[in-house]
Amino acid sequence: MTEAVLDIDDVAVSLGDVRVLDGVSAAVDRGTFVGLVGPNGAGKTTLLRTLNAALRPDEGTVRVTGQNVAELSAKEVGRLVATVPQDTSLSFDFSVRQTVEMGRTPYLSRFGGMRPEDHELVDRAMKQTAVDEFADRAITAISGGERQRVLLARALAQDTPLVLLDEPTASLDINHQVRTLELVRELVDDGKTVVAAIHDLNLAAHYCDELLLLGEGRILASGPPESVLTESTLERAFGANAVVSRHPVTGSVYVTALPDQRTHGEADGRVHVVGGGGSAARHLYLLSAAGYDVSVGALNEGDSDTETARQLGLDTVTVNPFAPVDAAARKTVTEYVERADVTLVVDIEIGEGNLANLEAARAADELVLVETRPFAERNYAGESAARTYETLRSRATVVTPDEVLGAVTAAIERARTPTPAQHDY
Ligand SMILES: Nc1ncnc2c1ncn2[C@@H]1O[C@H](COP(=O)(O)OP(=O)(O)OP(=O)(O)O)[C@@H](O)[C@H]1O
Repeated sequence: MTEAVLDIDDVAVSLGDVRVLDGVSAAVDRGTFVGLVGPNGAGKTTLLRTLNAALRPDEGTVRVTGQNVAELSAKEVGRLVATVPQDTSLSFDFSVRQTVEMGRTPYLSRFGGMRPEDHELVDRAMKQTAVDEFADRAITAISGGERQRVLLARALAQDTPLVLLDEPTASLDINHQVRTLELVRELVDDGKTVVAAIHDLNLAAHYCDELLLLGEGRILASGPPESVLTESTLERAFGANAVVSRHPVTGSVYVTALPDQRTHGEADGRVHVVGGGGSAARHLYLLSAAGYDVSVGALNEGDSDTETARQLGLDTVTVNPFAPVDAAARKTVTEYVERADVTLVVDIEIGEGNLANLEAARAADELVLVETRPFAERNYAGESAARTYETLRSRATVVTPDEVLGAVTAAIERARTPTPAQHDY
C-alpha cells in the first residue's frame, strides 16, 4: 500500500467568528496531482494555509509524510511543504536568483552559506521554470506572471515532498498556463505530490489526477475529475448552469457554463433534436436558452441526454434502456419532426437501435447536421444506415458544434420565409 504523503483528518478552522472549514478529510498519495476547486470563498486558500501550518486547525490534524505539521517548527515544515501563494506581490528588492535561493533556507545552518548542492537545486529550478533568462533582474522589475514562475522556482528549490499552489496560473498567459501545468504534471510523474487551487475547471480536469471540490468549507465531492465535475455537483457547488461533455481534441472532461435558464432568450421557433449518449446536451441547453421550443428523441431512458432534457423540461420521446426505437416511438418522432421548423441531427452512432430516428428525420423540411468526425468512423448498421444518412446529409446544412445556433436560426428564417409558390398573386 502506498502511504499517503498528505493526510487531512476532520479539520475545522475558524477565522474570527466564521467557521471557514468544517469536517474536511482527505488523503493524497505520493505522485498525485490534486486540484482544489470550488466557488469564491469556499475555503480553498484557508485549506492550503492549514496544510502548510500557517493556520492551526481548531479541530483535526494535518499530517505530511506522517508528521503532524502543527507540532513542527517552521524550518521542519519548510522541508516538507513548499507553497506558491496567490498573492505574488513582493516588496523587497531581491534579485530573481536570490528569491529562488530563499527556497534553500530550511536546509541551511545559521552560519553556513549555500553549499554546492544548494546551488545545483536553485539552478535546476530556475531552468525548469524558464526564469534563468532574467536571473539577475530585481523581483520588482518583472511582470506578475514572471513573478509567479519565480515563486514556483523557489518552491521547487525547496525540494519538498508536498508542493501547494494557490492559483498557479491566475496571472499567466495561455502559453505559460499550459507550460506551468505541464511542468507540474512532470514533477508529479516524477514522484512529487501537488495540491493546487485552480479556478479553471477545464485546466483542472485536464491536468489533475483527482479533484477536491470545496463548498462552504466542506468537501462536496472528491475523486477523478469525471466523477467530480457532473452537472448536478456544479449546480450545487457553483449554482451554475453548466454542460459537461468531453473536449473534442483532448478527450478530457469539459465544462461549459451557460447563461441562467431564467434569462430566456427571445428566439421563436421549434427545433427537434436527434442525438444521444451526451452528444446533444450542449445543443439542448443552448437552443432552449436562446428561447427555442425544443423537443428531442427518441432517446433511451437513463441516457445522459435524457437527463439533460428532463432538467430543461423539454418534450422528450424515450424508449426503454438499450431497446431499439420501436414503431410507436418512430411515429411520435416523425410527428415532432413534422411540427418542428428545423430538425437537428447530432453525430450519433447509428446502430440498428436508432436507425429509425434517422428515417423519421427524413420528414424534415429543414435539416442541420452536426459532424465532428466522418460518418465512416462511427458505428453504423450497415449499408442501409449509410444510405439513409447520405440522403439526409445531401439536403442538410452540415456544421461544427459551434455553428449550430447560427445554422438553426438561419434555417428557421428560411422555413418561415414564404417561397414564391406560396405568394398570393
Ligand atoms: N481573516 C478572516 N476573518 C474572517 N473571515 C475570513 C478571513 N479570511 C477569509 N475569511 C473568509 O473565509 C472564507 C474562505 O476564504 P478563502 O480565501 O479560503 O476562500 P477561497 O476558496 O480561497 O476563495 P477564492 O476562490 O475567492 O480565492 C471566505 O468567506 C472569507 O471571507
